[in-house]
Amino acid sequence: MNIAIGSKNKAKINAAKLALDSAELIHTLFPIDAPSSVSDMPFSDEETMRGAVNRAEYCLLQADVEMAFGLEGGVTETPYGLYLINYGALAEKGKETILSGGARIKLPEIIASKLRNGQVLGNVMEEYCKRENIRSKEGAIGIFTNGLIDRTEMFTHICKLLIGQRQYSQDN
Ligand SMILES: O=P(O)(O)OP(=O)(O)OP(=O)(O)OC[C@H]1O[C@@H](n2cnc3c(O)ncnc32)[C@H](O)[C@@H]1O
Ligand SMILES: [Mg+2]
Repeated sequence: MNIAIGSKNKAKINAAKLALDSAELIHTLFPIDAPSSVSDMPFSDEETMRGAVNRAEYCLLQADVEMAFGLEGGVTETPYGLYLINYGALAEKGKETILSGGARIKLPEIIASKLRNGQVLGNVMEEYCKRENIRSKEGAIGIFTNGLIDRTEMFTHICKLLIGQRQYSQDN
């Protein structure tokens, strides 16, 4: 099965691969630079969800694939602080797009205040860790969970939620 993933980010590509392998879905995965058509730093559940759906549906229109994943990170304000949030969408020809959320953690105030001032998390994390490309590696979630859950594992979980729901709806 030809499947697209709407990103060239290694953490996202690896996540889709791992989830498809664990579901024993034989596939060729095509990474596509799909626009999220939302802001660089989505600031609500709704905007982050829209980013995930837009990426997945863009891939279906642009590439000769049967289905496509869109994965999107963002943040949202809560009464308990600014939370890192993540969503994934699975679009398939002739079917309703499936959308699921993943793990969420509170960001430290030193990070949150920079985001409220308009910086994007990718840059803030590079500055904070004094290392490049955190977002393609362990991600903010990996840093702040001491490496126990990295960005790939977090997005793998979301991709499994999507594939599992697709299988359920096929069988029922
Ligand atoms: O190439 P793409 O697919 O766009 O991957 P990305 O790393 O930019 O990821 P998103 O666009 O989904 O994330 C939206 C913003 O949040 C940042 N971000 C989200 N999760 C992050 C994480 O775990 N670590 C570092 N930055 C993160 C990211 O840099 C963007 O500015
Ligand atoms: Mg991005």
